[in-house]
Amino acid sequence: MSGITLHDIRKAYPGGPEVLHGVSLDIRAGEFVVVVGPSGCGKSTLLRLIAGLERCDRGEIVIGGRRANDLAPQNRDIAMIFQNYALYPHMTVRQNIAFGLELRGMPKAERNARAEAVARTLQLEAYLDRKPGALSGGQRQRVAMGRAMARNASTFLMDEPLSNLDNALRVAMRTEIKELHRALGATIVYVTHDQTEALSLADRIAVLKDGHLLQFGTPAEIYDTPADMFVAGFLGTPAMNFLPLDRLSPSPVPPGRTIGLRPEAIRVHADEPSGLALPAKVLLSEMNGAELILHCETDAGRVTAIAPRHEFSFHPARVWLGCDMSRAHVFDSRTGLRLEHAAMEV
Ligand SMILES: Nc1ncnc2c1ncn2[C@@H]1O[C@H](COP(=O)(O)OP(=O)(O)OP(=O)(O)O)[C@@H](O)[C@H]1O
Repeated sequence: MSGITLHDIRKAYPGGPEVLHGVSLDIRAGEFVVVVGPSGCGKSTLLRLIAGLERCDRGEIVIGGRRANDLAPQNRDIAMIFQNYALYPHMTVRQNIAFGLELRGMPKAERNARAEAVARTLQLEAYLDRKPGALSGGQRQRVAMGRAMARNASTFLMDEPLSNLDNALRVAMRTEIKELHRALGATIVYVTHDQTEALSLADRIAVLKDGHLLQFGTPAEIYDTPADMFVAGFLGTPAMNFLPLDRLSPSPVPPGRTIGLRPEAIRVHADEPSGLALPAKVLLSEMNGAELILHCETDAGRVTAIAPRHEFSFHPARVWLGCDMSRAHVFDSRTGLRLEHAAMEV
C-alpha cells in the first residue's frame, strides 16, 4: 500500500493551454479517493500523471514516499483500469487476467493459479475459457479489474470504469468495487463525472473544475459544507436550490447573499405554515417511488422540493414551501464562496 502526494501540479498539453493549474492532493495509503468534476476539467489528465502516462510541467508527484516524477509507469506499482477495459479480444479471460504476469516472467503454472484465484474472488470462474466478445459489459469490467488485481499492485487507478454499463449493473458493480477495496486494502483513485458514484464510493472526494481543485473532503463534508456554489450544486440530487432571498421584500437575509437550500430542507405544505414560507406554483411533479419531486415557481425563482407522496392524494398545483433556515447554506452572491457560521434561524 502506498499513499500518493501531488504537490502544485501543473500541466499543459503540447501547444495547448494549461489544463491543471496547480493541483495539490494528499491521498493516504489504502484510501479510496474519487476525483469528480464536469467533462474537460482535467480528471483523466490527473490520473494519467499519477500513472506516469503523462509528465507534469511543474510540481511533484510522490508515490509511497518516493518522488515519482521521473519513474516509468511500470516502476510505479500502479494498475490502471480504463473506461474501455482494454482487454485483448483474442485472449481468453484466463489469459487476459494473467497477461501482466507473463510479461514479468512468472512461470505458466503459477500464472494460471493466480488468475484462477483472482477469478474466484470476482466470480468469474465459469468464464475463464471465454473470450471478451462472449461476456457481458459487467463481466468484462470484472476481467479488467482481475488483471489489475493479479498484478498485486498497491494502487489502482480507475478512469470511469462503470460508464459503459447499464444502470442496474452500474449500481451492482459499485457495491462490488467498494467490497473489493475493503478486501484488498489498496489505494484507489477513481475518476468519474457522476456525483452519485462519488458520494457512494469515496472515502474522500476531490472536486475538480477547470483544472482547479475546489474541495477535498469526505462525502459528508462535501455534502454538508460545500466550499462554494459550484460544489454545492454539483453534488446531490435533486440539486441544491439557490434562492436570492435578498430580492424579497421584506428580505429575510442581508443583501449580497445567496441562500442554498437542499430539497430536503424544504417542506411542502398545502396551506400557509408558520415561519418562512414561499407561495409556489407547481410547474411539474415527478413521481419518484415513495416521493414526489415538485418543480415550482416562486417569487425567489425556481425551487425543487421533495414531498412524501402519501401526503398528497393528487398532484398539487399550488403549495407553500416552508424553508428550514437552520439548514440553509449561505454563499457570497458575487464570489460564490460559502460564508461560514452564517446559517440563520428565521
Ligand atoms: N492528449 C491531449 N492533447 C491535447 N489536449 C488534451 C489531451 N487530452 C486532454 N486534453 C485537453 O485537456 C483538458 C482536460 O481533459 P481531461 O481528459 O483530463 O478531462 P476530463 O475531466 O477527464 O474530461 P472527461 O470527463 O470528458 O473525460 C480538456 O480541455 C482536453 O481537451
